[in-house]
Amino acid sequence: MNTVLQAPETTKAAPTSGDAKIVARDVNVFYGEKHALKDVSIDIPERSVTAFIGPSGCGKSTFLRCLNRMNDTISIAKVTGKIEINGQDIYDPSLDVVQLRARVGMVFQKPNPFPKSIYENVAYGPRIHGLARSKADLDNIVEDSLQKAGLLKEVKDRLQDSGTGLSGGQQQRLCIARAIAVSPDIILMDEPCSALDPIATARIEELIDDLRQNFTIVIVTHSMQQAARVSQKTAFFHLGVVVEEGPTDVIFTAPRDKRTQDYITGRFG
Ligand SMILES: Nc1ncnc2c1ncn2[C@@H]1O[C@H](COP(=O)(O)OP(=O)(O)OP(=O)(O)O)[C@@H](O)[C@H]1O
Repeated sequence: MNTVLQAPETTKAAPTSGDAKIVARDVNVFYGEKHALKDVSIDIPERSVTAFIGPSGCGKSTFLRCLNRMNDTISIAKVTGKIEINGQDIYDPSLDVVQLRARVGMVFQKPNPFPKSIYENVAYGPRIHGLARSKADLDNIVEDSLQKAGLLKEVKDRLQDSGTGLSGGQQQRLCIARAIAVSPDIILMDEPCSALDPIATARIEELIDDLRQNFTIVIVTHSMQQAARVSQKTAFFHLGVVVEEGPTDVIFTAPRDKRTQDYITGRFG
């Protein structure tokens, strides 16, 4: 083993960071007896794309789900440590989880539009959160969200058609529009392109690059090329720890840890 390249077990982030939107400290997740995440500490910068990479089962999705408390829905999951968004502890018992999930939207691996019209898919969230004062207001939110998700041109003449009738890539952009419609600060994306062809993937990647002007984006991806193309910061997970994190160009060109080096050069994973 090359000891020169061997870094400590976890690379700790500094205690606070000025431009961090999300600050996580010593986050541990247990699924029953299984210790899936170990002392994860990371700062996630605002209005930028952060990518989580690493081999299958290393805890990327588990950590992503900590950021909007989706692990609360898994009865055997226990989360410890601290996660702050805009300086607010999101595990504070008084926090409204429904509001949190509106502020921290999520896009999943497989596009999952509701079996309703394109319009209703986007209008649903703003309606239940009381974000529109009138039908015209709601129409504007729907149109604006579809525009930001790069889908408006393709669907503006068929807003009443079913969302499930769109192509896979269009469905994923519809899911992004649905997330945007409730005005989140943060969008979490769990392998958003894994079910898409290369052309649809390229469109989503362009969209992610546009969206970072207005949103903080965290993306889990199996594709190192995708992480390199879309993100400004990358964290490499391995066996439940964050081995290394930093600017994406540094992680891909000059990783400090041998495990990161081995992973990005395709020696494992
Ligand atoms: N609901 C669950 N119940 C029990 N164990 C789980 C659950 N979800 C994840 N795990 C376990 O936690 C560990 C981390 O899983 P996680 O899905 O976070 O990894 P990942 O890095 O996102 O993997 P992949 O890249 O394959 O999606 C794995 O060992 C997994 O089996």
